[in-house]
Amino acid sequence: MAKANVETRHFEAEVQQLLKLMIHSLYSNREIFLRELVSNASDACDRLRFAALKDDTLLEGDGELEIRVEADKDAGTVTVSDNGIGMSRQEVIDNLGTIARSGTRRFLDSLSGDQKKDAQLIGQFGVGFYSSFIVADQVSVETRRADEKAGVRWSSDGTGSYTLEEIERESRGTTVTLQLRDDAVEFLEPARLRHIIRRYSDHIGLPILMPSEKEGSEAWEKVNEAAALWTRPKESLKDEDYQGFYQHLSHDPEAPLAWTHNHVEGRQSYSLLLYIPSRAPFDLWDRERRRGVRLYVRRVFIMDEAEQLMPAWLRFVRGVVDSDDLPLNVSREILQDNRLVRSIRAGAVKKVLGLLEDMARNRPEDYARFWDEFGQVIKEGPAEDPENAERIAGLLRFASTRHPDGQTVSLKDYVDRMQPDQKAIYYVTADSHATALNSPHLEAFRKKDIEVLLLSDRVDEWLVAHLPEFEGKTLKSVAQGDLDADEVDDDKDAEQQAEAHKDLLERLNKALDEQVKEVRVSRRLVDSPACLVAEQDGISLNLQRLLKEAGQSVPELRPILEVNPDHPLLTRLSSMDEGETFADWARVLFDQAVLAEGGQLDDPAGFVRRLNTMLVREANA
Ligand SMILES: Nc1ncnc2c1ncn2[C@@H]1O[C@H](COP(=O)(O)OP(=O)(O)OP(=O)(O)O)[C@@H](O)[C@H]1O
Repeated sequence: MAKANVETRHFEAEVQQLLKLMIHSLYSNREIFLRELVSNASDACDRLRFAALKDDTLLEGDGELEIRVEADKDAGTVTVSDNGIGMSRQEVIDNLGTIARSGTRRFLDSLSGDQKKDAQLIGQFGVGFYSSFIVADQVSVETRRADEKAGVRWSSDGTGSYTLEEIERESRGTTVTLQLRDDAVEFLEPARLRHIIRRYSDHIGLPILMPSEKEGSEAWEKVNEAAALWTRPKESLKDEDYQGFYQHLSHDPEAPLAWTHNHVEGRQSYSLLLYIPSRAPFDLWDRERRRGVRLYVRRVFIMDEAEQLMPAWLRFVRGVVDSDDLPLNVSREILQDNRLVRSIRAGAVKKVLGLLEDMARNRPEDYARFWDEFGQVIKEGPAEDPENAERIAGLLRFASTRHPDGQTVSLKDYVDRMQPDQKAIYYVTADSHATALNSPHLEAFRKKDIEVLLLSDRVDEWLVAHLPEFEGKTLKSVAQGDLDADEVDDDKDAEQQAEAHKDLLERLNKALDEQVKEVRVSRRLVDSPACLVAEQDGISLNLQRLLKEAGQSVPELRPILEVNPDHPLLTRLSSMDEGETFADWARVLFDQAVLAEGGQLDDPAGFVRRLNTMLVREANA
């Protein structure tokens, strides 16, 4: 090769940062470099196999995809090669000179600057190709893309720049050669390499070959199991196998919380291996982001992020679906509306439901962790998946007046604790936990020792709108419509009170005509002077606020103001003549009720002015 061909380029700044960090941090877990290289080789083979479905000339007559690992003691090198898709010159520049991969970016973002801690982090993340420099002081990559003639050699000592040159390369695919550092010669031992491959890469579905150990033999031997992990019988797999595969799949540094592995036979056959991660991704809220599940057809990788295989309310589930029945040339468009896909998805959802139910029953601590991470997404379920609403409802957890700290109460717990004559499951919605917990609407319920669920997640309004009942018990807001006999303060007879305070109510109705639909005597209040109530069939005040915030137009629904005539403020009001002072007090009463709901005042300055006038008058009295 003419040296004139050699081009020197600089790494992106972050790559330099990363490389420096890796080279200077020694740590116990550096053997992961091999896992990373084998994982890349396996991905490259998967991609070739997929591309060859459309154009089998890409295989160039060599369809036996495999990975070879070899140590050369004399040269001090370890080589990992594959006959996968390979890389073009531009791809080499893009992939091996920048930080393309989101996992590595996240890793960099999480660096603390403390070398010891950061070194541990690298071990957990595994930072892909660049981890070669943990054990090597010179790395070369020779590669030829399956549909190109010329090959490329990339070469670097990991200190800021790399060189590129065109090469002739007969075989398609990629060869990575590591010139080991003096302190990493242990990786020249074939036994050590075999051990690492079995430990981290046994689940890879391709053969990983190493030169035979037999004296004088030229043959290559398969080192790993080489059957895609999900195709293997459950009995033959250990937790470590599942965890290793999860890492390969997700690059999540944490072990998964749970998994379910099934081979389904019947009208159609497929395998499922689905994982619940331990931690929510940062973009969990994005309903479009379903990176979840990989689709294979008869062991051939078809696509990542097959969003049709999981509903949005399970978008955090990761894993593999391998169908025996879908066509190999299946596209995203076909997946959109395919009977087989619908039935696989239904089956997958049932398996995940079963997994979560089992975790809730038998591993309550893990379930609590799961709920903290993913509960809000599960709450989208009943609306989205009416067919499974009852089972999803069983998985829900809420805070309640009895257990206000954290979301731990299931609907089943609630129902089991209901008062003998209690008919409904009561809840209050608010935009914060404190607002819910201190809502005046709870007063009568507290007095009668009726538990109320405290709902303050944004999704809760959406949830209760689609969950009318659980085990035959209606879910009912404490802040909407009239209350039933079992819910009210028995000491109060509303009709009698309404009659007794007719005059006051009339005057309040007149004073607050613009603000409220009606002023009436409350049976909910014990200590507070007033509260707002929405109509039974209308939308709740909290939801009205949420919709407004989201920029949606909401019909102007005026609330009902309920007052507690026994409260001293009301007593005082009833003895007051109509006039400016009465109007101010009435308005303050209303504004307070809005505030207690967590609402926004239309005219906050007016509220302050009126309140101050009242206070000054009191002070001077
Ligand atoms: N053996 C290979 N054959 C073909 N392309 C490769 C090979 N090794 C690496 N690459 C390319 O280089 C890119 C960067 O590799 P790196 O290991 O740094 O991250 P990654 O494998 O992309 O991470 P992830 O596994 O999260 O996708 C890969 O995405 C791939 O496009």
